Amino acid sequence: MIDKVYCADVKPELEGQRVKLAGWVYRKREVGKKVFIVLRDSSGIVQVVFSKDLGEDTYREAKKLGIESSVIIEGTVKADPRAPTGAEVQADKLEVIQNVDFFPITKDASPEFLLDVRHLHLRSPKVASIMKVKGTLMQAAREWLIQNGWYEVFPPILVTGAVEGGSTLFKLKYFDRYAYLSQSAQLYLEAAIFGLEKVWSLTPSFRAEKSRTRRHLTEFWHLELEAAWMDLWDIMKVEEELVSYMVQRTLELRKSDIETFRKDLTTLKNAVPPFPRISYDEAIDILQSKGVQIEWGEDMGADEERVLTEEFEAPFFVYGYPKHIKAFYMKEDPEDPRKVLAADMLAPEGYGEIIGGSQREDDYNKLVQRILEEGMNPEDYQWYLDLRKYGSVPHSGFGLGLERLVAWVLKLDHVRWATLFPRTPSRLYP
Ligand SMILES: NC(=O)C[C@H]([NH3+])C(=O)NS(=O)(=O)OC[C@H]1O[C@@H](n2cnc3c(N)ncnc32)[C@H](O)[C@@H]1O
Ligand SMILES: [Mg+2]
Repeated sequence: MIDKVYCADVKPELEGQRVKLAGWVYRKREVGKKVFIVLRDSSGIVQVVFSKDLGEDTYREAKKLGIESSVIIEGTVKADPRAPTGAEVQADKLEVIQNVDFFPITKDASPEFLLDVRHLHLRSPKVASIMKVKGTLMQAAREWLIQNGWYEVFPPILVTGAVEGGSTLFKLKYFDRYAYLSQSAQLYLEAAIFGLEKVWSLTPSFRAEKSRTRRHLTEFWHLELEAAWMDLWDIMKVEEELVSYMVQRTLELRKSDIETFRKDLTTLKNAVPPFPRISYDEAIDILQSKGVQIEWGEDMGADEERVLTEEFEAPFFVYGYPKHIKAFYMKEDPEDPRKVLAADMLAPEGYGEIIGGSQREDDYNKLVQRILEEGMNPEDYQWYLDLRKYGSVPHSGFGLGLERLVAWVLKLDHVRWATLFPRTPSRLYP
């Protein structure tokens, strides 16, 4: 590994010190007998100046550099308030690893083109910031989960049944039969709680969703928790504590990256327990009072949720959905058989659902009945039904879409920007 310093470490207080940098040419301009390079590495940028009087050959080499050329540079730090970061490096040594004559990404590149060359776009400082924030959100999640006694488990991705409806399954050949790509690890986490009680997993989940919205991917990263002995209200408290910790910790560690995308941090700072809670009934009343055409019993889509989020300045819960619009595994509300003990967490500012969760049906016969009601075959879920035969317990869980959380935290206009290589109905390459 090259013994180098990072661009972000070149600060005015290093004035006069000799440094070695390795990175890529991010910007370049020539002024008089000087070449100004903005060098980029994983930490950020720094200005590097090549002047004739510090070496004719080096100056001539620098003049030939193209955008995204990979270089190793040595020179002396000089504090300069005119430099983008308040200091620059006056270079006297340049090793060109690979000169780039033409880099295909230009300032006016369209979103679709940037996705076509996603493998090259990943290197941009803004995309790097998104990935750092995403990684820090998960670092925070892990911190909280470990501190609070949750066990990480590693569920299968090749499965034999639907969790969230058969219409969004990806089917694939599996030797002499068929398998599906997992829509959610939930059912396997439910099996794990009988030994570990509180479990979590981060897995890719797959949905053959044809809906081309700004919040749907066909492959997304899914943070899921499942806990024995917890009811819906317990798991909602877990959700708000976890999300609050993730957001506040990421604000603490990645504030400058977040501020690259949003100046107003109010809603993020508001993400502290208790999050507001409204019932589905109240949500319908609010939407109808705002002129939205929606009747009790109908599902809320992205548009309805967007309107609903206008009422809040923090993430909030909607609980108590009608049974017929929710999944087979959700426990019927003992106080109202039309409803299930389910709650979604919605992010403000129009982002809507980031978490889907519920208390699970823990009665064997009722679960069989729900499976039949949904037109599914109980034989396909025999192993899952066994969990209700051998020491069944009340239990609850939820799934958080990581890209959706990132999209809200950074106010992205589409979840596709929150993942390394987005997968949508029309995009499978690169
Ligand atoms: N363990 C559980 O209880 C999870 C449960 N089986 C489940 O999958 N619920 S969910 O379908 O609402 O999906 C959970 C979250 O997963 C995200 N999600 C769900 N579908 C998508 C798509 N297509 N793209 C991106 N993100 C998605 C979104 O934030 C949802 O709130
Ligand atoms: Mg959902």
